[in-house]
Amino acid sequence: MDEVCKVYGRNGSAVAALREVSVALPAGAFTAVMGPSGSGKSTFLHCAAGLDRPTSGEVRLGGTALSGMSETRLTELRRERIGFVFQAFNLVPSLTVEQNVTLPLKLARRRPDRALLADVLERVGLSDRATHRPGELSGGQQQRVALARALVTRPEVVFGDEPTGALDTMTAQEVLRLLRRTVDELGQTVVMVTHDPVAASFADTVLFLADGRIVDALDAPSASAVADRMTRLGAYA
Ligand SMILES: Nc1ncnc2c1ncn2[C@@H]1O[C@H](COP(=O)(O)OP(=O)(O)OP(=O)(O)O)[C@@H](O)[C@H]1O
Repeated sequence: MDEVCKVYGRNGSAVAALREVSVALPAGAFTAVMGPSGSGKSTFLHCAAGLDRPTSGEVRLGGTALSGMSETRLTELRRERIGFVFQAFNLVPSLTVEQNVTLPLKLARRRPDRALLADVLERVGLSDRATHRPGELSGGQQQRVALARALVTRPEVVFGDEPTGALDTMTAQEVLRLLRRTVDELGQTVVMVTHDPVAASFADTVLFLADGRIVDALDAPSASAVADRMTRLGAYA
């Protein structure tokens, strides 16, 4: 991201949600984004992932500049090169686990590679649940289906928006360990917005946003170091 600004609204009601954010999110690394409520985390994620357009500045995925792309090309880019995991698992209730996971391939008119599908289901520990429907699964299992769906296109980057926000502590840790393993074993690039210092501690680097700016970064973060920085940013005041 190069000098990315995002302003919502106009004139008197304008809100600067991102202010000249320049940052490289390294390939093959796990980056967490934290910050107090309203600091711009969701806006950051939406701009980085091509879900929303910056007011100014440039976002590049690999060598591809996102500005100036038509909506259709942006949609294709998201579908083919980016995976998403949201807080609400966003699975299709009427489809089986396997059908949910292969949906992005179907939308892209790509034929599912059986070996890759088997590998992805195995990776998230759901090989024996392929024919079940989301309603028959626990929250953690549903989020693992969503993770499999995000991985099945072999995306250049997986973006997580509070992916463990709806899960209890133990289940959240399972999902975070899986995310960590995709980075360590597949070289997957992961960028995750979270409120939770424990979740952030699974990342290689934590970026801290405050008032639309990156104000700090922490490598090899411990949960307590992350919580300490958040306290200093006034997050828990
Ligand atoms: N659609 C919008 N229209 C106007 N202002 C907006 C809009 N979306 C976000 N904002 C404002 O932009 C700023 C950043 O919002 P954003 O949702 O990115 O923060 P956040 O860090 O993700 O917050 P939270 O942790 O509470 O989800 C806030 O001041 C917010 O009120």
